Amino acid sequence: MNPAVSVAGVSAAYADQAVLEDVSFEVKTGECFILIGPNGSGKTTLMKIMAGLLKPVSGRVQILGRRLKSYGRRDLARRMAFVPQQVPMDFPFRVRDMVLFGRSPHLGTFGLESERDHALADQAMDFTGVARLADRRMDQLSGGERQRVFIARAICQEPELILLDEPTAALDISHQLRVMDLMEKMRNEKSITVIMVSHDMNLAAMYADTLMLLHQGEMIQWGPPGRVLTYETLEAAYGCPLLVDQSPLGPMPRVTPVPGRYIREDLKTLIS
Ligand SMILES: Nc1ncnc2c1ncn2[C@@H]1O[C@H](COP(=O)(O)OP(=O)(O)OP(=O)(O)O)[C@@H](O)[C@H]1O
Repeated sequence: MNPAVSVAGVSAAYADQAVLEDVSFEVKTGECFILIGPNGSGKTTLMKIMAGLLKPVSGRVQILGRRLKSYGRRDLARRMAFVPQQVPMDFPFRVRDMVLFGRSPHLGTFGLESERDHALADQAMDFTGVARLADRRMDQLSGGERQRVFIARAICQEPELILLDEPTAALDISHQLRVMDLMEKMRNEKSITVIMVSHDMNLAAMYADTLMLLHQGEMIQWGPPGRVLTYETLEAAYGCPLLVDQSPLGPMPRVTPVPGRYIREDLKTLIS
């Protein structure tokens, strides 16, 4: 089976500042692939390249078996949805209409939504817990509510591949779990491939099939969570003390940041 995404030798720069250096990886169809890394390591840049919003300086990107370059906008939107990190604030639209926009790449010439389109929008709003906000205006929502509406819109798009840049950053813990469980369900039931960026290593450890760690524009480790979330790798990337042990929930790593007051600087050991 073709990989859902194949990135080969991608480098990127803003003006003359290099931000990604020869990055290569593949994402299998139906897997949950989570990108982690310190601030400024190039995660959003890589997501924008995969979403076709930014051109790499060099390298090749294939999406669902085709060169990314060969897709038209609408064509790509039928197969891939992208939820950006910063969702726009100033939309005067109502929540229901915003979610329905997810159907636009699938609509015919006159752009009329069918009953099925409305049913999909209702379902997506239910899934993300925004159904009660359906008639509210987007600019009257909280940050987390707005983020959930954008996730609902992406689900409503019925993509084969969904890219989410820090989808849980503004969400409370219950909605974080709900969004991650939903992505897992979409993957299990519909073989949808999920690629996301997260700063939450514990959520990533619990949900990812594959993790990729970026550091200063380079991939320094990738693979199952147990291979990437090791003390040595994380310390090299983040440069701060972290404890890594096993999650009480199962055979996946648990990462605990260690406040300075627990460290004896002279001995470089933990005070327990
Ligand atoms: N539009 C831009 N113009 C110039 N430099 C940019 C632009 N966007 C990002 N950068 C720079 O590129 C580098 C990578 O940024 P990017 O947003 O990809 O990082 P990130 O890993 O997603 O960070 P974060 O975890 O903070 O969201 C950073 O040094 C950033 O300052």
